[in-house]
Amino acid sequence: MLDARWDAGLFVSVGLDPDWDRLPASLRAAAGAEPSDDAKAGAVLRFCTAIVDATADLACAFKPNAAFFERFGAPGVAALGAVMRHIRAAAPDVPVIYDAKRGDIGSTNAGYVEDAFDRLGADAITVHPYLGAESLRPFLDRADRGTIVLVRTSNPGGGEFQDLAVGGEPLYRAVARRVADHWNGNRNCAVVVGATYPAELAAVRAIVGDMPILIPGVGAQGGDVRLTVEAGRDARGRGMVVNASRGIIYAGAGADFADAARAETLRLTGEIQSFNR
Ligand SMILES: O=C(O)c1cc(=O)[nH]c(=O)n1[C@@H]1O[C@H](COP(=O)(O)O)[C@@H](O)[C@H]1O
Repeated sequence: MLDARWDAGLFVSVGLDPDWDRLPASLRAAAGAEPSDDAKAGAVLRFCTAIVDATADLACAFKPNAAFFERFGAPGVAALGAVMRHIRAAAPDVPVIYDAKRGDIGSTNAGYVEDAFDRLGADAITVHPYLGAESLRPFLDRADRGTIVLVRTSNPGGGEFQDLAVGGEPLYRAVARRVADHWNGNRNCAVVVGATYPAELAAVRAIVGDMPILIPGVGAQGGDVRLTVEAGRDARGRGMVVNASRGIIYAGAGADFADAARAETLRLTGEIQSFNR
């Protein structure tokens, strides 16, 4: 699925991180003066479906983040399922990355796999590498779905462990090497590197070859788009899934929020294309 998006020059992952406090006033008002979790989840669903409809032809991927739905309990989880089904119906060619950052012992991961791939129908999921490949088998063995491994995260404190020297190189590089050399037997792995660390992104690209890299951190976190593209593209100018969440979904605060999200997705896509020559 990603190859077709890259063929079309599309590199932007539209991050669905719907924060109740930042939803357009019109949607919040419709949920009532003291909205229940049910009403909030309903507004979040309307918000996300409008964003999906407005960006379906431009998105390289959609990336709903579990936290923004689970905070509303059962209604939020139901809204997440409805968002996933809506993406499938409205944008069947756009891969869905379920950003849940899972990772536990193997038997527990089997439950996460069932939830993410079979119940929610996600095409890929983000996972932690900390418990090792043996624990991640339930994900890695699903050759029909993607496993996206955190390698060098975008947050300011990400280096606390990820930069520690391990066998003569930083841990994040050792993780990237393990994923590329040992975990990718089914050719279904990708890695995450933050746009806020372009030098590390270049180092990871050199290790993983043409493996897809999910690159969050442009927009609200301040990652530089030119440096991201120069460091993140593969030898053929592909391989990048550049995520922006707040920068796209809150591009407009009014009733025209979906049009604003589309305009920002288009603008970011053009910016990436302009540096990818
Ligand atoms: O796995 C991720 O997607 C992720 C990894 C990382 O290192 N940094 C990071 O910001 N993310 C996610 O990417 C999104 C970034 O959102 P914005 O900063 O609003 O664009 C959030 O959903 C984060 O949870």
